[in-house]
Amino acid sequence: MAAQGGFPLNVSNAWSGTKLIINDISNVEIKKLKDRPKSLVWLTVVKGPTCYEDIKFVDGKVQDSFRDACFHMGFLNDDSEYVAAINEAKDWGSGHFLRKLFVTMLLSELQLSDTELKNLTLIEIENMMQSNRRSLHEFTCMPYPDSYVTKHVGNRLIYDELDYNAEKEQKNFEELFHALTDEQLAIYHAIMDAVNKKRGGVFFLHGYGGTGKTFMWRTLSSALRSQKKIVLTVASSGIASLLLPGGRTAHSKFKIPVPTLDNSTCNIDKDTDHSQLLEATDVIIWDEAPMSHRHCFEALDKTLKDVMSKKGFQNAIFGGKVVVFGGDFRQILPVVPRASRSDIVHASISSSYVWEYCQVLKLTKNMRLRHGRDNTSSDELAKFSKWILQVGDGKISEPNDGLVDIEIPKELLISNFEDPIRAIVDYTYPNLLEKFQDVTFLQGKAILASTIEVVDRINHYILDLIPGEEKEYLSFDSIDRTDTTYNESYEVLTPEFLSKLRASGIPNHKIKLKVGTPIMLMRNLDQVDGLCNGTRLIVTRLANHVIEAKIVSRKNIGNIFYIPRMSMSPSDSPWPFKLIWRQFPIIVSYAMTINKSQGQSLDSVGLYLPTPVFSHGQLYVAISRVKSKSGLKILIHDKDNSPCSTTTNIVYKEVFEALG
Ligand SMILES: Nc1ncnc2c1ncn2[C@@H]1O[C@H](COP(=O)(O)OP(=O)(O)OP(=O)(O)O)[C@@H](O)[C@H]1O
Repeated sequence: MAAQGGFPLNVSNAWSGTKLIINDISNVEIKKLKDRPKSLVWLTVVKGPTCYEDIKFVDGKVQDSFRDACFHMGFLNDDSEYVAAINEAKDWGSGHFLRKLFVTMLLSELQLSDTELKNLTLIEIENMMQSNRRSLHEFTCMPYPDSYVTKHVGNRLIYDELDYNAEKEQKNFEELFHALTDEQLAIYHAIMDAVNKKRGGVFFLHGYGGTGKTFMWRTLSSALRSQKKIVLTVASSGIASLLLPGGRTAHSKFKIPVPTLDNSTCNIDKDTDHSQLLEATDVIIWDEAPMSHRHCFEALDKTLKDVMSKKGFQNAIFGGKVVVFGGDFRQILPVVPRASRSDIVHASISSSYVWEYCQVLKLTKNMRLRHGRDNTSSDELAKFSKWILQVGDGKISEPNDGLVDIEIPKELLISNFEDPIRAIVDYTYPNLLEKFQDVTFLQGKAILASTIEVVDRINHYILDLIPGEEKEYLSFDSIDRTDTTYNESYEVLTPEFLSKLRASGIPNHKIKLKVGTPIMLMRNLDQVDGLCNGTRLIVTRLANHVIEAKIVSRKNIGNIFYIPRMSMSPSDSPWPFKLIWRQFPIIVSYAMTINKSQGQSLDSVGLYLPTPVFSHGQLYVAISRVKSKSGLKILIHDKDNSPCSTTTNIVYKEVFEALG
């Protein structure tokens, strides 16, 4: 606080998963304004080189500097918008990113000492961070609120996991339990027996999409939560975690380091809030496990053994906990850059030592088709679903060991076209020029392709086609040479060169957008609010330093969010130096790569394959995004744009051997 000389909060690396948008904040100061008795708290935020906010609260109202900041950042164009924004700012419930920075406690009527004020402010910041599993403890330069843990919430992480209404959970459980099929019931009992015996157990629940895995997770978690037991529900991807009750990504929940190596452990020290949570946990549910590298499961195993060693479980697999994995081995396996077939298979959970302890449970009945309200006849749906599974199992054009050409059913093909891109766009987005801003029209559609180059071509084509002012955002690039020795050749690393580099997992140097463009987030910004890697949104407004967009997938549909720029670098750099991008963490998603579509549920997919798939499970994932046959069309052509009816399918059958 200014009265005490101030305390700069250096939180420049605290981005991921926090409610405070603090990635680029180089300095946060909380000051008491001495001369104005009723104006107690200012939060001054300095963000990066190009934008800043100076947000002032006086008597609980946002004052003029906020107005100036809004204009400066391009949020607002005129005074009427300002008035509307102020009215909106009174609604603290929604997710305006500026509002999340308003660490104010409307203290105007309270008589507090500087120390009390400082402590209350710190508690407020800590609360925000804890709701996203972060803490001020992570920043050594930061003060910590006095008596925060004991006086306020105990171990917040444990508290949150027990903060379920047991009666409500019991009611949920009863409804779900009575609906279980025989197959599901047997699985439920197998897992609950292990929980009740308290001797641990590792399970793998294998089932293709629609067989009821999520239904099982819901039944198990409500059973356990109604008994006040702790169940941690995680998924390998952000988008899948949104379907789990209380779900998070495994990386954030278990603090798994990136990249995860052979000898990695979770970033959880003994006798911390996190380790106490793991100790108190009864069951861990981990969905989409085949997508994660085996090193992630091994890191969790080592950490749980360490945490549970004081109870004598240092040699028990996963420290003697009940762990239930789930997923489908037909889908895309862990992505290992520049890897061979054996590298990829070797990275899978089934190649890990933890697999030896896994009891495989199988769901085989498609519950989605039984319960679907689709108009397509059930016979046709069953036939379509069987074909998808045969592609996934590699049972078409056998023997299919690895790579094989398969014939696509005629009725799924688009074969009458002159310009293939135009044809796939016309099929997937019919009457686009009339409906290009219609959110319901856009939200369930996507064109899928195997490579980033093809995806970029389609996205540019559509952006050029639709009317409206286009805004171009360029990234700031820089090179981090701290880990490399100087080399003369680095002098050729000009900005022009850097801006042409492409890497998966980071956005393009140049992003072009129009209002109405569908985009996909590439980072987990706020899992509580449903802003995950994979969340789809539609651009509603383009300002100079921020993009306003509306969520259209999964959780919090319709909510508006502001997406800021952030610093990113590829976790596995293909170059001998580390590149850092400062760019919006998004990609345009009229078209997207098949890998990005994993976990998405879509109504209409145009699969465009001028270049075939190149890895296990990609064709299966692409054709299984839709729930009905009428939602899928495939366009394949050769180098001369002549239509083809065959394409490559890749299935590494050795991964299925683990299932017995
Ligand atoms: N026993 C059941 N009784 C009634 N409905 C069920 C049952 N099991 C599953 N369902 C319903 O079937 C549909 C598919 O189930 P669910 O989403 O759990 O499958 P999934 O295996 O998780 O699929 P995906 O991997 O595609 O997410 C859902 O609508 C679910 O509510």
